[in-house]
Amino acid sequence: MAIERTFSIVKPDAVAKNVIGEIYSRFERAGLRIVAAKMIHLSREKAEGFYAEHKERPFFGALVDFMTSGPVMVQVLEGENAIKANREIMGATNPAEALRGTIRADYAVSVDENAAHGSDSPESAEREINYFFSADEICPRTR
Ligand SMILES: Nc1ncnc2c1ncn2[C@@H]1O[C@H](COP(=O)(O)OP(=O)(O)OP(=O)(O)O)[C@@H](O)[C@H]1O
Repeated sequence: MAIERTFSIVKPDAVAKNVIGEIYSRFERAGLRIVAAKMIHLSREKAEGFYAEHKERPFFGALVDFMTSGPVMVQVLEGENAIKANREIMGATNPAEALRGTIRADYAVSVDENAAHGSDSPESAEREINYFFSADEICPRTR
């Protein structure tokens, strides 16, 4: 498997809990490198664009309220099978179903405040990375 990149968000609930470092350590322990990162406070427009695929879902308004409720960390993770590896360490969308030891099991409280986001396919990873980062903000490959 070639080295791959994925996009990740530490959501406002996890930033408020002061566990950015804990979550970054989990990425690193799983063999993922943080090759770009920044803290931002999403505007409604930016959050709505990011979750455009969920526009018609009943929880869309609440999701945008939550994602704009405080700062988030956005990052690009690089490693072997990075998309799947990151989804595994995040755990299921609903923390009640997330395996023990995953980020969502340990730090999230509910499906709407679920601590982290990770791209679910190479196509979403590319779209999401480009939605938040310009090429010159991402470290060139080091390996
Ligand atoms: N039933 C729901 N009620 C409230 N919020 C939901 C619900 N389903 C999903 N969400 C919110 O919308 C986000 C995107 O949903 P999606 O189905 O894409 O899950 P995901 O891919 O696991 O999560 P993410 O895209 O954040 O990584 C979820 O992370 C969650 O915050």
